[in-house]
Amino acid sequence: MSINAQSNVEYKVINQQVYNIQLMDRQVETKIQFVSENPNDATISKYVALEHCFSDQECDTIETYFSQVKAMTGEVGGKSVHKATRDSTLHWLRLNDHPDSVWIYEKIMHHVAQVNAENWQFRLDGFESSIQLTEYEPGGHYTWHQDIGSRRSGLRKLSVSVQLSDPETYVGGGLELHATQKPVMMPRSRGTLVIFPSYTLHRVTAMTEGTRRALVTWIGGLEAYR
Ligand SMILES: O=C(O)CCC(=O)C(=O)O
Ligand SMILES: [Fe+2]
Repeated sequence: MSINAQSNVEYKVINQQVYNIQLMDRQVETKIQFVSENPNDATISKYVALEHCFSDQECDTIETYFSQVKAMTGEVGGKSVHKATRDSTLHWLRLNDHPDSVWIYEKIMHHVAQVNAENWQFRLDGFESSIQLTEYEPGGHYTWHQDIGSRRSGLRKLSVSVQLSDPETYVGGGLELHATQKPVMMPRSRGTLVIFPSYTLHRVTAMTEGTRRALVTWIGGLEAYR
């Protein structure tokens, strides 16, 4: 399946002027141009949440991997654990080790390709890493952050989170996105797939009771962000 979408958003240059600008060591000629408003702007979302995207049975199946895959304590920026920033346990669901999990990768890519084509038209090449299964216990959280960092995480363009736990079984542990003026809590219902650009500030609020399980992954591109 091709996941590259051709942008259907067209902007026009409506005002262009040439300026001479003096820099420290030289004079440069630069063009400053303004682009038109585009009616399609209204359709660009900050995030997309698809409730009931994964069925209860599919969530049950994904949850069985938590006991099959070795757990690590959540890392940040691929490095040492900083519990004040992130306190969760993670399991990398690698396709090589679990080829029967390919349907999860396919299902995620199917929805990401569709949602990307409808909203952002980012140039995507594939998964930036394996799927990550994350578990938060009381006290667990992940403070405000962006998913783009240096090295390979700089290739991330879209972040994906799937709510695996029944919302009745835990308290706290909400995924919040700060994409507009105010943080917005994502739907908590089991099987919800949330997709957002990886530059979006987000967090997981502190857990106070129970266990929250989520599936997290990133779709990226080999080229710069566009
Ligand atoms: O648990 C989640 O839903 C999101 C976790 C997260 O933000 C991350 O792993 O980068
Ligand atoms: Fe994140």
